[in-house]
Amino acid sequence: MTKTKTPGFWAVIPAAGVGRRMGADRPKQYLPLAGRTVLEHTLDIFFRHPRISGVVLVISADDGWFKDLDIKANKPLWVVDGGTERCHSVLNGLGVLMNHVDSQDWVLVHDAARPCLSDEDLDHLLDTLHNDPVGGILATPVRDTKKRAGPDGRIAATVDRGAMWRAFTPQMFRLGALEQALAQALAEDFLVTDEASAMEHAGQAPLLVEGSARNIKITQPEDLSLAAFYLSRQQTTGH
Ligand SMILES: Nc1ccn([C@@H]2O[C@H](COP(=O)(O)OP(=O)(O)OP(=O)(O)O)[C@@H](O)[C@H]2O)c(=O)n1
Ligand SMILES: C[C@](O)(CO)[C@H](O)COP(=O)(O)O
Repeated sequence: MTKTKTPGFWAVIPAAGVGRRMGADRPKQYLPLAGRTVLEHTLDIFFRHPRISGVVLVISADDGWFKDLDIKANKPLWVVDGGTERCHSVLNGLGVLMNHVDSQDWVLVHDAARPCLSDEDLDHLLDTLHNDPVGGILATPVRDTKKRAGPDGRIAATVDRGAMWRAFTPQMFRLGALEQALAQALAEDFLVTDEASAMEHAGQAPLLVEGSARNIKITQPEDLSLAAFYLSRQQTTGH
């Protein structure tokens, strides 16, 4: 009886952004956070997790910061050039994986700017999706009432929040299916802001996997102190 290969789980970390909204003296993934840089915290999540087979890091072609990091990769690490938008960077990362691993393996795309992802949420995502026919994303239900703004800056409408969720990362799909869906979306100039949008565009319905709201994306200066709090809490309580 032929032994079926257990699919691997590979991380793609888009880290080629400039951090315009942060307005710092360097790209936000290289800002100091809890004794390291944002990117080092994020990479460590996947380096230390035993179920992650390897990592593809996507950095800007003119990145001058990565070489100075203290990176100890204990599993395969590929470093590739990013692109104009996040979706282009992700596709570049998927392209490298397609040359090295089985297209039926799982890929987890996770923003470098999300260093507070917990091991508990990562395990929950892997456990929930490893046999799923489509894949899915970490997300959390919207808690606040949502308002649509009019051109005058006034409330144009209140949006029903009943079924609204906030998409996080990792976003986890079969490598071949995601690469094909993302390439097709970009070929149609459909510049998606997350991987699930490309899968939806291809007619799939990814699963929403509830995760902790601590999985913030560091975007503006105020996010750094919140991230530092979450990371310090994780070190003392383990979650
Ligand atoms: N061309 C790009 C743009 C973004 N990213 C990455 O995608 C993640 C989420 O993007 P975002 O938070 O928008 O980061 P930036 O694009 O750097 O932020 P800004 O929009 O404020 O410039 C980040 O880890 C960022 O480094 C990327 O790899 N390639
Ligand atoms: C992928 C993402 O983090 C899910 O919420 C988000 O879409 C990234 O958007 P950004 O504008 O590239 O930060």
